[in-house]
Amino acid sequence: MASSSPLPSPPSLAELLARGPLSLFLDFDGTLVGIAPRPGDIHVPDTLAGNLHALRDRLDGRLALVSGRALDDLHAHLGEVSIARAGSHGASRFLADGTRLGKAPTGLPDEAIAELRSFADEHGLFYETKSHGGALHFRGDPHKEEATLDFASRVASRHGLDVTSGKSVAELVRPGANKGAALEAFMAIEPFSGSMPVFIGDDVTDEHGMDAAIEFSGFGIAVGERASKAARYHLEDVAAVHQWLDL
Ligand SMILES: O=P(O)(O)OC[C@H]1O[C@H](O[C@H]2O[C@H](CO)[C@@H](O)[C@H](O)[C@H]2O)[C@H](O)[C@@H](O)[C@@H]1O
Repeated sequence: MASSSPLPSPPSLAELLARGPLSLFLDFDGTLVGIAPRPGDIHVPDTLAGNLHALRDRLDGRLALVSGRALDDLHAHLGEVSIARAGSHGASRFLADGTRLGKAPTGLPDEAIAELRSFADEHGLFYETKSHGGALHFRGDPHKEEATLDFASRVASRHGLDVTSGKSVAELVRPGANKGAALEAFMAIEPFSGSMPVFIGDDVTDEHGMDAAIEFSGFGIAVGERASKAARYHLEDVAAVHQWLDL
């Protein structure tokens, strides 16, 4: 099958590990698990958490999950993990042992949540309640993309928030919540510091993580059909990611 990207495949993980200490930062939806019609519909293989713990050990702890999902949601799907992780687009960060890294993020103002909910009701969209954000999903009605992004921008500017747009979703977050900031926070501490970071992701929100990896002399690997500006390499789909990671 022809590749959907002009980017080459990455060197094998074994080859990269032979060059020196390596950290892996992994996105979740679209990278470790396939995209589903709704956030709650994803299929998470029973073996995924165990295999990620084995990967953590292979990397001497230098593995972090960096998701747009809130961490309680991630745990509900994956189970509790003893792996460094950042949820809510990188805003809420924990070390593998469960210690919080940095400050706890705050949720959205009630008024902004009410506005998002009422837009979703009015337009028949799915509103995802999140601990540190709020997401309007238009996967069920792609024609609503422009109106949704426009509405999200207006609510964001009224309340001093940022909009992150991903795959069929517009989400409001507190300013500064992005995956690049999470990678920087992990790279400042053991066991990540001094290693070469590799960020793997499929969505536009992962570009921040890849840009940050480049700042630390690492690189990004884009997954799937979306054209990435920041990535150096490409993997075709979730199955190819699992194969590359030996999951
Ligand atoms: O950064 P990620 O871990 O990839 O999370 C990004 C968003 O993932 C979820 O939404 C996406 O996946 C859903 C399930 O496949 C899909 O229905 C939706 O269209 C996608 O946008 C999650 O619901 C969001 O909260 C995350 O921000």
